Amino acid sequence: MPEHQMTFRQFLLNDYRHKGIEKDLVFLLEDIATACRIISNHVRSGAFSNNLGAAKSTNIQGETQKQLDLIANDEFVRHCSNCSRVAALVSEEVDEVYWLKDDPKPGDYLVYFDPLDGSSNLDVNLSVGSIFSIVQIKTEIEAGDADAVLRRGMEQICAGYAIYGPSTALIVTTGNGVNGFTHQQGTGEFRLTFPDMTIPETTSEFAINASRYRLWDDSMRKYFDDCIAGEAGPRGRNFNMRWTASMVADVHRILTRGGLFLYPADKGNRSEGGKLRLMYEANPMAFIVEQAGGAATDGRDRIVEATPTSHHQRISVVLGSIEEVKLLADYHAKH
Ligand SMILES: O=P(O)(O)OC[C@H]1O[C@](O)(COP(=O)(O)O)[C@@H](O)[C@@H]1O
Ligand SMILES: [Mg+2]
Ligand SMILES: [Mg+2]
Repeated sequence: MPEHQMTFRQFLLNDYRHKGIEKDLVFLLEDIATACRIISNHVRSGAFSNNLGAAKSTNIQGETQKQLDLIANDEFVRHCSNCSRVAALVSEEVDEVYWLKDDPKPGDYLVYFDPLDGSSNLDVNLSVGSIFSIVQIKTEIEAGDADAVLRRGMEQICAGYAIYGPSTALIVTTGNGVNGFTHQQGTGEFRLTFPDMTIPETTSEFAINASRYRLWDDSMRKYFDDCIAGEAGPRGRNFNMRWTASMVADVHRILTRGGLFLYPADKGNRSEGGKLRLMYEANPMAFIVEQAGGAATDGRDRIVEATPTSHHQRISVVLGSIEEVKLLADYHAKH
């Protein structure tokens, strides 16, 4: 990897000088990068360090937690706590909001994160990731007031994910487009390898857990049927399907070559609002996808416009190449 490829720190300092991001955000993002580097090592040495397998606890979602879910959660808490302007943390793996400051101030940060995404892939050595989102407090809030962290996605000032796949990469937006950095073995640096990532407007590839077909709405089934009908069907072209069971891995593929990712609310999960969580999965991915020229909706409306009612709430997710997201909304409207 050419040494001239900018490091994450150099890139952020450039954003600080020329795009007005705050110096404390630069430091916080560096701390998050450190947490992801450490989590990457834990994931890669899973089998040797006995980190694989389930922990003896469940989270508020009722999911049995993996040991690495907890280890990753602790790394995020430890590194985000370094920043004196982080007022509170919201984690998939912890029921309550973590208040780090007794007197949060306007200008302080709220950090939302899914410490380990795609946990079901851990024991089978497939790609997993971490997702994070940062919001800046604008008004006076009370420490301990859980409603104070219920911010809409459009208030995010930064979002990103790390993917722990064949290589480890960190993809970030601070509202100035999307850039990707690959972890360089040896130096431990994240170096700019995917500048200005952009999602193609059209695609012939989608990702959905098709085993839930029987549970989908008619419009969702119609969309799926028309795609897999291929050239002879109403879409007039063949479609390819992928499903990695890790939102991070599916979204990273879409940022790299286009596509559509879907996890619709269905008869099996509608009572909970869907499968994926708004604050630390859907919102950060929606911000990243929109910044890369794609679209992200709940099937109809922009995810970042959703008004949250709880910090672990779930939402229907449709994101990726803009033409396909629009078309799916038409299917919903028509069928
Ligand atoms: O098990 P399914 O239905 O394929 O769902 C997979 C989806 O669930 C998730 O694993 C949920 O995330 P967590 O692993 O963080 O709980 C997503 O990453 C993925 O898109
Ligand atoms: Mg997740
Ligand atoms: Mg998770």
